[in-house]
Order: sequence, then C-alpha cells, then structure tokens
Amino acid sequence: MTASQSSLWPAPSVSAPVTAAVTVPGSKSVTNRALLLAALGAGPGRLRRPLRSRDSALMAGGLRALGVGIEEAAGPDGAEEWRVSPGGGLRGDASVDVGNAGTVMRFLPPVAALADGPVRFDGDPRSHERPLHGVIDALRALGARIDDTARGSRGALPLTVYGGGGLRGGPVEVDASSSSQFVSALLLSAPRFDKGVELRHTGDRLPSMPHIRMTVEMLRAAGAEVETPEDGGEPNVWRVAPGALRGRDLTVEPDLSNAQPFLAAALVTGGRVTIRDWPRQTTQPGDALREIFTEMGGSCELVTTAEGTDLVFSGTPGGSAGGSPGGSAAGIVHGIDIDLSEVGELTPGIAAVAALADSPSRLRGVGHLRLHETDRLAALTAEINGLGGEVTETGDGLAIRPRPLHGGVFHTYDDHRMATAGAVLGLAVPDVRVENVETTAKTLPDFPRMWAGLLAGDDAGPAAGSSDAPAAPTRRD
Ligand SMILES: O=C(O)C1=C[C@@H](OP(=O)(O)O)[C@@H](O)[C@H](O)C1
Ligand SMILES: C=C(OP(=O)(O)O)C(=O)O
Repeated sequence: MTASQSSLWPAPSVSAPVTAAVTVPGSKSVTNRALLLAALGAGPGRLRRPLRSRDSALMAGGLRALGVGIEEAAGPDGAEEWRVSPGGGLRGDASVDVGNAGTVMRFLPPVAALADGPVRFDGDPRSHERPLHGVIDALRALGARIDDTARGSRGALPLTVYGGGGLRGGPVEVDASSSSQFVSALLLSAPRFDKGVELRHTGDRLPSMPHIRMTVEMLRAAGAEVETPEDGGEPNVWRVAPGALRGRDLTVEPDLSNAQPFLAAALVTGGRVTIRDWPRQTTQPGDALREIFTEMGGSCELVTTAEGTDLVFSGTPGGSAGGSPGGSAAGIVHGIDIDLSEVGELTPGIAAVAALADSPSRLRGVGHLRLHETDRLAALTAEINGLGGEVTETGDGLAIRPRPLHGGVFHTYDDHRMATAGAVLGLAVPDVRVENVETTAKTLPDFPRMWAGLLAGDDAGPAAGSSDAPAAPTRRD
C-alpha cells in the first residue's frame, strides 16, 4: 500500500518538555507465554492484566481453535482477567491464523504436534518470509509429521502439523541464530513431550537471551524442571524434563519495550516521564532502557509508592531538537555505540533517538532484524534518511550520523515499532506524518490516544474497553 492510500497520522511536535505519568499495558511476551503454559496446564490458570492486542488475540484465537477455553472476566479489583481452562486434550482439524506474530508462528506448532489431528497454520504475507525452519526441522526430529510444501518453498508458512496426540521428544539440535523464539518454542511445550527435550543450539550466536530467560523462568514457575547453560548446565544446551504443568494465577508485568517511546519522549524533549508499576526484577529486555537512555543523556530512579514501584525518567534540557527549525523543545541526547543483540526489539526506538543526538551512533549485533516484522534495518535507513538523516546499514546494524531533520511521510511497513519510532522523531521535528499508525495494534492498540495523553501531561494509561482495541477472547461457543 502506498502512503497516499493509507492513513497518515500527523505526529505531534512539542514546544515544551514532556511531563507525564504513563500506565503501559501488559507485556506481549509474558502474556503469550502465560496463555500457552496455562493451555498446557493440568488445571485452570488465570492471567491478570493481560495485554489486549492483535498478537495476544491471535495467540488466544489459536489456542481456542485447539479446544482451549479462554474467558474474559473482571478480577476482584476490577482489573481485566483471562481465565484459561485447558479442556480435555488438544483438538486437531483446526486452523490457526498467526498474523505476523513471531510468538504465535513459532510457539504454537509444537503445541499442535500434541493435538489429535491436523492443524493448519497461515498468516500475513510477511509471515511467509519470517524464519521458521528451526522449529519445523526440530519438531520433525522429535517425531512430528509436518507438511510445509504448500507454497513450494520449505521451512516456512503456510504449513500443516499432523498432530499425533503426543510427541516423542528427546535430544535435538537447532541453529537459533535467526531467532531466539526457536528455542523458546521448543522449551515451552517440552514438559508435555514423552521424553521432554534436550535442545542444543548449534549456531554461532543467539539473539534475545532475556527472552529465553523469560521462557525458562515462566516454565519453572509453572512447575517444570529446566536445566540451562547459565546455571551450571552444558554450554548451549537446555534440558526440560517431562512432567505436569500447574495452572497459575499470574499478574502480567507492563510491557517495558512499549514503555520505550514514552521514555524517549522525556529524553528528546528534556522532560520527565513516570512509568507506573516498573518491575524491580524482570527478564524483559526493556529493562535495559534504564541504562541505555541514561548513557544517551537522561537519568532515572525507581521510586516506591503505595501501589508499587514507578520508574521516573528525566531528560536533560538544552539540546538542539535534531537541528529542526521549528523551535521544538529539546533535550540533550548523546550518540551511543552499543551491541543490541540481547535487546533487538529496542532497536527502532533507539535509532530514532540516535538520529536526534549530538554525536554519531553505532547499533551493532542486530542483523537478524532484517527478518522481523519488516526488514527493520532497511526500513529505519530509508525512513530516517527520508527526513534528511544520514543512516547507513552495516553488516549487523546501523551507523547513524545526526543531521538537521525536516518533516515528511514516515512509512511503517506494517511494523508497530516503526510507527512508535516515527512518533518519537515527530516530537522534535515538525510535520512528520506517520503512515498507518494503526499498525501499533500489534502490541499497543491504544497508542495514538496514549500519546495524546502523554503530551497533555495526563496519567496516560490504556482506556478501559477502548474501542479500537481488538476484541479480547470470549467464551468458546
Ligand atoms: O520470545 C519473545 O517473546 C520475543 C523474542 C525476540 O525475538 P527474536 O529473537 O526473533 O528477535 C523479540 O525480538 C520478540 O519481539 C519477542
Ligand atoms: C520482533 C517483534 O515481534 P515478534 O514477536 O513478531 O517477533 C517485536 O515485537 O519487536
């Protein structure tokens, strides 16, 4: 779709430092793991404050297609709650829409191998291009039957998993250098494999380690026995023992990667933004923003309140707003040279801030982003340069030389994090129009309203029952 056919959202620029408090909705990665683990549990499970977004609706929809009951309810304190009833065995003869959700396209095929019949998987056109071979090949080696020949090219969607009511499991080798989600996918379902799994990563690098730690931590909390290279196990080997998973009551943490644009707003305008309910201990990669944005010119502290812990992040007033002529409010922002391989999903937001800095940046270790929602390295290069920037793709990342920026259309390529990166640039550069801002619905459906609330100085949380959010899962008919 061209920009003229698609919506253009005028990204607001600001003339004063941004000061606000923000309640960020639940983590995508935690919500989708929690749904899956609850679906594989021996008894009912409950998710409090789940993320309601396209990716979590797709995960819930996929599990419901396999016969899992997921109902929406209000918890005792009025907060949203999803109740998951595993039901009596996973049903086959089902179809699963994965959209463009990496967590759904990677995490559900192992679950489908446990169903009692064929499960067909398909999704957005981009899902056909995203790597899936690690999951397909491993499942075959563990005893599953999979047909991935529908489009003539193998190792990708669309595909059918012929569920056999169970899976042998055992030792398997996987090269997960293109996505950590290959590892997480196989570990999450492994307690239900007859022999569990002994997964050996054979690639020369492994991105997004915090997300693998999240998988391990959530498996253990559900009662699984897991051995990892990080706690005395063999290097590159994860072992999960077969065994029952228990249903849990779990409160989903706010999505710290989705806190990024709000923190960036404080940094680039020299303002102050409070993020409510920041976890003191977490496996989320977004926690690294405290350090990264501090190195780029801000400062932050965790503050204990009656309700929990807030992160208060302050920018430093006095910068040049990307050289923009519009007199926008500006914070002092420094460039950064950093390996982002552990926290790749933060790259678009960091690139946007780096384009407004007072010195060049090098973002390294993120070659695998070429196979994310879009080719993020190409997209960031094209769009920041389209506003007058000087970004160059390197073999494994980006080199960013700040230049005076001007307005223009910022294309988003159906990528939620491109849209939020465009919004951050728009704060400092007048007349940036973000194409298809609605693509933020993948993980943050209420973004435009939250952004308006941020700039109005509100406590900008998600609207209860907000009308543009995808429907939450409801009782299965
Ligand atoms: O497991 C997860 O929840 C995720 C893992 C990462 O994937 P990659 O390792 O493919 O980058 C991350 O980028 C993605 O947003 C979420
Ligand atoms: C890479 C991302 O998502 P996915 O789960 O689709 O891989 C992301 O959210 O930045």
